[in-house]
Parts: sequence; C-alpha cells; structure tokens
Amino acid sequence: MATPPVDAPRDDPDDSVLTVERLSVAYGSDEVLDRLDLSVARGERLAVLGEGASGKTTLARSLVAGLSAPAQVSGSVSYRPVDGDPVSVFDLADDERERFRRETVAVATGDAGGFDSTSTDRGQFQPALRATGTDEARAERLLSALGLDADRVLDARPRQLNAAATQLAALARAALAGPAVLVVDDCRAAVGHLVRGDRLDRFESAVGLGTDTGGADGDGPESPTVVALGAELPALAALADRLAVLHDGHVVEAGPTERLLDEPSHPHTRRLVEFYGGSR
Ligand SMILES: Nc1ncnc2c1ncn2[C@@H]1O[C@H](COP(=O)(O)OP(=O)(O)OP(=O)(O)O)[C@@H](O)[C@H]1O
Repeated sequence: MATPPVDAPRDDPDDSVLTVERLSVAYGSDEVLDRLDLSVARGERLAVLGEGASGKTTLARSLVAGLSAPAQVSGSVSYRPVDGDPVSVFDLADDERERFRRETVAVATGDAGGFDSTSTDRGQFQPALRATGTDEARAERLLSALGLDADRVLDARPRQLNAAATQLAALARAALAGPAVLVVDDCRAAVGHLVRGDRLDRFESAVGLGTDTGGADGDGPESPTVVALGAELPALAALADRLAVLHDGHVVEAGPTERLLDEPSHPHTRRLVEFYGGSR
C-alpha cells in the first residue's frame, strides 16, 4: 500500500465532532485502511467518496468501534461532545458502546441493517423504540420528514418496499434517539431521494426535535452531523458541504464540495471529477 502523502491537502475543521487519527485496518494480509486521518466538523454534511472495496464500510464501522475479528485495528477515533471531555471510541466499555451507537453516533446501512424480511417495519422498529425510549409517533415523524407515507412504510415488510424506502426506514430508525452524528453507509438509493427538494433539511430538523441531544446549546434543536459514504460523486456532492476522497487506504484529498469539484488537486480526485463530467 502506498505511503500516505505527507503534504496531502488537509482542511481540518476547527470544531470537530469526530476525529480519526492514523486509523489502520487490515483483514489478514489485506490492508484496507492505512493511517487514515479524517476530521468531521460539528453540524456539517460530509461525504466520503470511495470506489468499491476501498474501505468505506470499514471506516463507517470504525467510527462506532464496530469491527471485530479478523480485523486488526490501530489508530484512534475520538468523539467530542458540545460540553465535556472527548471520548475515545475504541476504549468504550460494552454497555457504553451500545448506548453510544444509539445516542451519539448512529449508523444506517444500505442493506437496512439486518431488517428481518418476515416482519413488518412496525415490528422492526419495536426493539429500537424500546432501546431508545421513544415512541412510534417519533418514528412516524421521522419517516414523514423523509417524505415517506409513515403508515404505509410501517405496515410493509421490507420486500414490499423499494430500496430507497427501505434505506430511509433504516435511517429513521438510526435517528430515533436524536444522535449527534448520523453515518449513512452505502445508501445510494436513499441519498438520491434525500437530495431532492428540502428533504434532508426537514429530516435533520426532525432528528433534533424532542430529544435530549437536540438543542444542547439551549438555542433550539441542533441538526445532526451527517457523514455519508458512497461511490457516486453526483448525488454525494449534491448532499455534502464537504467531500473527502478515500483512495489507497487513506483520505487523499478533502475540502469544500465546490472547491473539490472546481479545483481537484489529487490525481485520483481529478479522474473522479472528470469521469462524472465535473459538475454537481
Ligand atoms: N470481515 C471481513 N473479513 C475479510 N475481509 C473483509 C471483511 N470486511 C471487509 N473486507 C474486505 O475489505 C475490503 C474493503 O471492504 P469494505 O466493505 O470496507 O469496502 P467498501 O468501500 O465499503 O466496499 P463496497 O463499496 O464494495 O461496499 C474489501 O476487499 C473486503 O473484501
């Protein structure tokens, strides 16, 4: 694997909610992430762009200490709350980790996080509602904010919904407790839906409403930070304020979306932008 470029353009946000430092992950001899650095600013919409098998899911799981054998992991991930000391994610105890994944950094995945095909979505939401201490009305509000017919979605079994609705339902479920950070991994269909109109704005507002984590500054509900990982530049660029390009195990370039599209500096980013025609 190539050495991380020491002079790679860094644009570390001033107010980082998540900081990944020198994260390396290998599965046996397959080194997937190699001393990866990434900072996520509080409240931003960040897209991490990477080709197939570039390590996006590995990174997403690392953000919640979700990797297990055979993964060999080194480096660190830290979460910084609005008030209080930073939390070292890899050092969380088992019970703290479960809570962290519900209330602090929650991941929605493209495969809908193991939704059981034999149960309706109403059934799929029950364990999450119990664990988060929320009620079905909150699930309905989140689904509606996503532009879905909440009753229809909750009454359906996963196979009766298209990919976008299934992934959006997984996103609503991940958002039940009003986490500070929502990680959206490999949800291509949902991202395509979210970038239309003001759906993401409405959803973000709904996530903060009525939760302890919303309005931590006493200044109204706080929008969650969104980290979306995927391969499709156009939709992710339409969604994100900032892009980070994952290649060869590390972030080769990161910066504001407009800047990356207009003036990509790393050869891999240039190829990517040229491939998609250079525009949003
Ligand atoms: N549990 C595992 N055991 C062994 N290898 C794994 C494991 N999980 C992932 N890998 C390998 O690590 C590499 C990166 O996988 P990962 O799923 O993180 O990439 P990705 O960018 O999310 O891929 P895709 O876009 O295709 O979903 C792949 O080569 C994959 O086969």
